[in-house]
Parts: sequence; structure tokens; C-alpha cells
Amino acid sequence: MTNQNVVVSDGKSGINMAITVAVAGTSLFNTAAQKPPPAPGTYITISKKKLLQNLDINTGGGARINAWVDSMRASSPTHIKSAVISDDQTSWTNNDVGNIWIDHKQIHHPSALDMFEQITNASKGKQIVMFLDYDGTLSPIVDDPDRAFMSESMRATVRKLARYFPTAIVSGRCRDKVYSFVRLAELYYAGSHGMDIKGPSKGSKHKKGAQAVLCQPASEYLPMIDEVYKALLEVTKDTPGAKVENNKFCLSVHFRCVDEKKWTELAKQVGSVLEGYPDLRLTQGRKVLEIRPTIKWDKGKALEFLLESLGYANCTDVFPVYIGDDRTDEDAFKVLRERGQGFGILVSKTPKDTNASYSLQEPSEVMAFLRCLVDWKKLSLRRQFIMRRRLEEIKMTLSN
Ligand SMILES: O=P(O)(O)OC[C@H]1O[C@H](O[C@H]2O[C@H](CO)[C@@H](O)[C@H](O)[C@H]2O)[C@H](O)[C@@H](O)[C@@H]1O
Repeated sequence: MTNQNVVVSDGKSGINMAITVAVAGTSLFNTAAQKPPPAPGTYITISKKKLLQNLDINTGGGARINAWVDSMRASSPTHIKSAVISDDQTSWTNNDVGNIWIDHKQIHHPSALDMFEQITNASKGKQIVMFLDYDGTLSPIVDDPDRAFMSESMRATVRKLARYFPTAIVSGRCRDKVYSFVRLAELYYAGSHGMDIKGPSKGSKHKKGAQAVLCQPASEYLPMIDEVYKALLEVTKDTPGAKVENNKFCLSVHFRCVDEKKWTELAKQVGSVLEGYPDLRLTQGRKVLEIRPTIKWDKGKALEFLLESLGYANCTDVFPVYIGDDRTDEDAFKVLRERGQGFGILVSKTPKDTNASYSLQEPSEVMAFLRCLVDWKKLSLRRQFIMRRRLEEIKMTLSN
């Protein structure tokens, strides 16, 4: 038996609470596995209601704040009772499924690098479409969100990738901000957790249709988000290290640099503002509280929208690959599982319950994987070219 961290959610208020449960036979990402893990539904599930009764977090007010703080603490390395402690977020819940699943199979996510051949074999005859999260995937996690720069070598790799495959960046950040980091005009960008999508400003050779892409499903929330941003700046101004980031259609309250003793205070400050806004919900990312509209739109919906915009709505010959490290990326992993197309790759050093099929440990491994994809594609195009030329030569010889 080993201890496994599990997060329980009420699925409505955005309150998540972490607990540690004993799981038989868990192991870290198992590179020996030959197949991606099975789809959800085959997993052992535990009644959410039962767990909530035990944890007694169904109440409002102070209990709500306590639950937030517990969740903030549970995602902090000093409080994780997991076998391996090297990340700031070891587990999360799947709100949409509405129950938690802890079957040990879910943490067997072989390395996408080790399984490269299997992956490319599965994509044969299909168009690969790439979806990349930004923070923690293309750039390493740093203390200052304004300095989460992407390396030149990563930029060059993504540029090459976009030459061969339609490529989109899907981020919780404001679209303009993530663009200012990536600076590649040939990509699709989905900012604000997918609530702000724009097609390439350079024009894309990959796109089947002709219409310009723009999708902003939460535009009516803009005045409310601005109002809440100002209120959060005001209430948190005396909490050292707290940082409020305006991501246009959503907001981030960072606590990475806040002394843990001040986390309850910060959660209370955020709670006091959100009390007046039932149309906003709170979720948690990597040392960040995220506030966003309650609309049914997330990174998964953004992925579906982009596939449709690219002309692959009802195609069977498309192979979407989504790489991400964050809880919010689970929505996209889940969509891929449900469509039975392509797969997700979770960027993490620690085991997590996830809908992704494979794993990569950190951005440097993401870069290595993307380079392999580019090289593989170049090689297969070259092979096709040689084959075509040989066929033409044979035809010429036969006709002479
Ligand atoms: O969807 P993503 O592109 O992964 O964006 C999610 C959040 O990323 C940023 O915060 C995270 O990265 C920061 C820089 O490394 C780090 O300081 C912070 O602790 C992380 O949570 C971004 O600042 C947030 O607004 C995004 O929501």
C-alpha cells in the first residue's frame, strides 16, 4: 500500500479539498506499460457525497475559506505525504465527472519519449494537430509570472513544429500576454483558459476553411472581471507577495511568494470579494487561485472549437495531441479520451490522477518530444518524395 493524494470537489463552488488515501500497488509513471491507460468509466470510483460527508465541507462561509486554505496547503510540497515530493501540485479532481477515481492504473503514464514509435504509428494516415499549454509546458515555472520566458531553443522548436502541423497555444493567461512570450504569428492562440481564441495573424497553410477565427464566449463578463480585478488589487495590497493578474476573461491570484502563514488571510480576502459575484467561480492552479465566469467553457471546449475551425469537425483522420501540466488541461485531456482521437500528455514529475495517456517530466522533455515529431515528419516526407520519384522513373522506363 502507498499513500495517494486525492482531491475532492463539490463540483459547483470550486472548493477542492485534498485528502490522502491508501492505494494498493501504486507506482510512478510506468515506462514498461505498452498501452495508454483505459478510458474513464473503467476506473474504481468513490462516492463524492460519502467523502464530502466525512470531510464536512458542505457548509459555507468560514468552512469554505478553510477548504480553500486546505487545498492551497495540500498542493504545497511541505504538506504532501506522497512518496515523491518534487512538485507543487500532486493531485487534482475531475469536476465534470463528479466523482473521484483512484485506481492505480491512472498513474501509469509512460513517457511520451519512450513510446514515441507507438505514438507515431497510431497517427499514421492522420493529420496531427498540436495543442500546447504555456506555463510549465513551454516555459519552466518561475516565481514571477511576468518573467516566465520561453527559451530561444523552445521558440525555434515550436516554429519548426508549426511548419509541419497546425499548432495552437492554449493558456490560462491573457492571449496578448502569452503571444508576447511566444511571438510566433503562425500559431493559433487560445488565452483566458480558452475563452479568447484567435487564428494566425500570418495566415495558415494548414487551415482548410477560409474564415477568420475569433471566439470570445465570455465577452459579456468583461466589465465584471475588470471590477473584480480592481477589488482584488485593493483587498490584497497589504499581503506581501500576493499578486493579482488580469487575464482579460479571468483573473489569477498568485500565492507562490506569499508566506504560508498568510494564506488564510489571502483566501479570506479573495472570498470577501467573490461573495458578491455568484456568476464567477474559483479554481486552483499551480500556487494560484483562478477566478473565472461560470460559463461552460474551458480548454476542452477550446480544443473542440479549434479542431472545427481547422476543418476537422467530423473527421476520423485527425490526430490531436495536447500537452499540458495544469489542472485546467485535464478538460482537454478528457475531451480527447471521449472523442477517442489522439491523446493527452501530462507534464509532471510526480504521479497524478489524469486523463492524459502519456507523460513528460518537464519543458526540456517537451522540447525533445516536439523535436522528435519534427524529425519524424521530415523523414516521412522525404521517404514519400523518394518513393514518388522512383515510381515516376519506373513508369518512364515502362513507357519507353
Ligand atoms: O494555462 P497556463 O499557460 O499553464 O497558465 C496557467 C497560469 O500560468 C501562470 O502561472 C503559473 O506560472 C507562473 C510562472 O511560472 C508561476 O509563477 C505561477 O505560480 C503559476 O501558477 C500565469 O501567471 C497564470 O495567470 C495562469 O493562469
